[in-house]
Amino acid sequence: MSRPVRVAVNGATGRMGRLLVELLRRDRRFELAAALTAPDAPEMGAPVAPGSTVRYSHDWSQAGALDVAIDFSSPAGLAEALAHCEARGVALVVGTTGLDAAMLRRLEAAGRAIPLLRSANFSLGVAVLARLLREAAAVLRDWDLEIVEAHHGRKVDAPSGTALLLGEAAAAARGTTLARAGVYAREGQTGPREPGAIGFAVVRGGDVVGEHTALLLGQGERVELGHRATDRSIFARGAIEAAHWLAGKSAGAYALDAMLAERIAGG
Ligand SMILES: NC(=O)C1=CN([C@@H]2O[C@H](COP(=O)(O)OP(=O)(O)OC[C@H]3O[C@@H](n4cnc5c(N)ncnc54)[C@H](OP(=O)(O)O)[C@@H]3O)[C@@H](O)[C@H]2O)C=CC1
Ligand SMILES: O=C(O)C1=N[C@H](C(=O)O)C[C@H](O)C1
Repeated sequence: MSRPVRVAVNGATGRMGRLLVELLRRDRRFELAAALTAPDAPEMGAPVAPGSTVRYSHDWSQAGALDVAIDFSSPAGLAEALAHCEARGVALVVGTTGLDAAMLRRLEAAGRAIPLLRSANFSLGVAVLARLLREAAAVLRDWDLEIVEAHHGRKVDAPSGTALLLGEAAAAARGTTLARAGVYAREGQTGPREPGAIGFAVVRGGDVVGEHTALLLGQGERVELGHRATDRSIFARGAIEAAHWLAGKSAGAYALDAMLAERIAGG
């Protein structure tokens, strides 16, 4: 695209949204066209930065012509972003997690009508971790697998989208699914561990940005594969690269891995 990519941020007053707005305003490849918030956001109507003509709004109809939208909001916020993008043929990058099966099906369908890229984690490190875990889970097929994640105390969904992404990757490598193998809670007289189970454990507190460890537990040995995010701008930068890559593509459900593979190949 020879002109700047016109982009909207949904969830613009949130932790991720604020970072995205700040980074996009400084990025000459983009023109920040709209900053969408929750309907009752106190910032409503205020400029996104002193002197900016872009104001926080909940009105998608005022967003103007867009090339791409980036959503880091809530499941309800995503539903609104998706409706707008489908109606106007706008590409959509989805970072929001905690999505139910119905929304995942909606996104799958939307990926046939608009360019859509969803990832529960836009960091390069987690993309590599998922690849390593796929290999380890397949080779160490009979070892017990547990995924432990930790996040700040304000996170509202659990397990994290990343933990589920890692679990799905490992399950697929073992020829199963999380629907069959996932164990999300243990309490009381649980009985022994189910062979083949993929267990999840969740820590919440403080200002933890995001930590994920996959434990492959064998007899007499173990493998630990982990990732620790210390700055959430890594997610924002990854989502911005994805938005730039996605804008102008034909309709389809794209994976972050495909973008990374293309970049590695020099595309
Ligand atoms: N894929 C990735 O790499 C990453 C994903 N995430 C995910 O992104 C999402 C946002 O995270 P984070 O920024 O930390 O959360 P925040 O709660 O800080 O931000 C979410 C923002 O969305 C707003 N919002 C809620 N409903 C709507 C709506 N209907 N329309 C527009 N905006 C709305 C919220 O407003 P209000 O507070 O008023 O409800 C809030 O300002 C989470 O699901 C998180 O798990 C986070 C980091 C990385
Ligand atoms: O809510 C967060 O903060 C994060 N959410 C994502 C998730 O659910 O995996 C990604 C990252 O870990 C931060």
